[in-house]
Amino acid sequence: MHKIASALTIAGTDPTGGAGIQADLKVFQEREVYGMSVITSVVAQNTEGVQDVQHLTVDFIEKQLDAVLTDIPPQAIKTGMIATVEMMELIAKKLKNSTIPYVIDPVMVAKSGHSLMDKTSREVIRQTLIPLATVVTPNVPEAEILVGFDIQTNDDAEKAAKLIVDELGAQAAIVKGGHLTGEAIDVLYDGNELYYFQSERFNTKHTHGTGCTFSAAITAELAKGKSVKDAVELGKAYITKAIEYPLELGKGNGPTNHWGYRLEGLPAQKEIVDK
Ligand SMILES: Nc1ncnc2c1ncn2[C@@H]1O[C@H](COP(=O)(O)OP(=O)(O)OP(=O)(O)O)[C@@H](O)[C@H]1O
Ligand SMILES: Cc1ncc(COP(=O)(O)O)c(N)n1
Repeated sequence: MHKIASALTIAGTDPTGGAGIQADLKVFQEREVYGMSVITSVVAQNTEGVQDVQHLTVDFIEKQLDAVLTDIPPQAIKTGMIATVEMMELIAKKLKNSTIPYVIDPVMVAKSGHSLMDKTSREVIRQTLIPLATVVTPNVPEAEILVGFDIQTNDDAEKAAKLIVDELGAQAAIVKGGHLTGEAIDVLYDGNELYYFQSERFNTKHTHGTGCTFSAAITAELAKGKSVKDAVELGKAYITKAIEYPLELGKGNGPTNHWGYRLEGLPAQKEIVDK
């Protein structure tokens, strides 16, 4: 029998497949974990922006969660778009006593500028979900909301990552540098050490769903038993190649390329090849 780790994404949808649940499942498949999904909100969106959103009821989200968790317990879980306080409270209740690695991508605003989380929820996520996280993956605007100060430099990103761990209670936090200038530098704090993950910044408009892709790749590696640092290293390699080799799809900000990394491999795979 073929044994495989499984991972669950709890998030909103993107019918054009670039962000949310659809992006996450593509990453899980590519990284060879069995992908499962619980939908929180159905989003009418494409590479040009968000047209409309319908939230599922908390009752129905709970039914989906129970269907998965009582049948195929995942080895790692990620949450993306969790729009309302009631949804956050439900997920907190379900994951409170869990030991399953849990990645939070605190999706607040889509790249197109459309809000994907209501204002009260931005406060509540700090108290309900962040303390349960194995790793939180905010971009700069999201990290600024979580920590309450401006982030312009790597020093600011370090301070923010530390605050999310030391004061908000996550086990680790990585503040992503996609919204800054210069090299694309992400700063990870795992409660002990700070690590920098750096890549060239590619001059491309095809960055729809980069955060979803990155956090799903980290989740897939955690499901396979990797440490947070190793999972982030592989996740960074995956997202870098997914941005470097764009697919040129859509009229707006196109999706990431989930086959990009196959052109050059990921660090761990290169090591295996070298041996
Ligand atoms: N132009 C770029 N070139 C290289 N790496 C990039 C670029 N833009 C973003 N990244 C990297 O992509 C990852 C995701 O970061 P980003 O800040 O874009 O997330 P995000 O804003 O949450 O994404 P999204 O909201 O689109 O899902 C990080 O590792 C970041 O460094
Ligand atoms: C369902 C869902 N989740 C997350 C994002 C963020 O991605 P982006 O900021 O690239 O639009 C999105 N657009 N839709």
